[in-house]
Amino acid sequence: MVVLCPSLISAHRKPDPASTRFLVMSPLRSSTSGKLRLIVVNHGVSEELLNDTMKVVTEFFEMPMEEKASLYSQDPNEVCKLYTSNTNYDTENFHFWRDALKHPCHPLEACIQLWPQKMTRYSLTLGLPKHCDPNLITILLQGSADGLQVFKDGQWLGVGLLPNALVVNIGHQLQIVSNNKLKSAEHRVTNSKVARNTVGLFISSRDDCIIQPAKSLTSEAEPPLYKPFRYKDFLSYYISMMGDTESALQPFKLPSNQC
Ligand SMILES: O=C(O)CCC(=O)C(=O)O
Ligand SMILES: [Fe+2]
Repeated sequence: MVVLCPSLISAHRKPDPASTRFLVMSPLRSSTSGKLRLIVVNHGVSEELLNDTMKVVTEFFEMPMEEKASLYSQDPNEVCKLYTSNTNYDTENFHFWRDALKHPCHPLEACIQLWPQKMTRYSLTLGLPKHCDPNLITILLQGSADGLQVFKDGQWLGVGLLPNALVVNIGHQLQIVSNNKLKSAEHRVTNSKVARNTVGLFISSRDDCIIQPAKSLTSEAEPPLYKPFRYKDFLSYYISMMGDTESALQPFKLPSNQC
């Protein structure tokens, strides 16, 4: 267990020793590979807000199919959409048992206009193949059904459910910016017998941002391992690679990093 400096997680609040935040890291941390999966408890987000968030999401997926149909799209460029399986439905070899609602959050005033307004009833999620997230950091609020697993030391480990905890995933973008000091976490969701809901906050740069290893993290001894590239170019390639973690990064690596 590692204490997370309050100023890192909540820059706008005064540090309060009584509410020191903890990152529960073991047993999901590998000191050799640099891969981390963080589970944040005592994060300062109220239990009421977490419960309300999960309730709204559950209500959305419980709506009748006809109500949700207007939001359905498999267009990779659609920003606010309901989709099934992965983002490559037409070309993927297998379909996964999963419905996903994706919507942007920033800037809030503009994005909120795109969000679905109507909530009532209908079910299911489940089943996501192994992948790393392409973005910077993903914060997951898991519902009451287990299933999320992380690949560590050659085996899949269940992340488990901790009440009111948030799971924090490192994505490819952070691996690149940290020049491989942090590694994106390979994860998947196994099938389960019950409907399963997760709320994911995918934090990433804007599409037109140039992504490259941070200058402060490179030196002559530790040269950059990735070329500078536009995030949207990486994202299109990532989508076309259908979750193949290593291949997705390959064209963006510099020659010294080809292994
Ligand atoms: O359902 C989950 O817990 C994880 C979802 C996930 O990994 C993703 O959407 O990228
Ligand atoms: Fe993911």
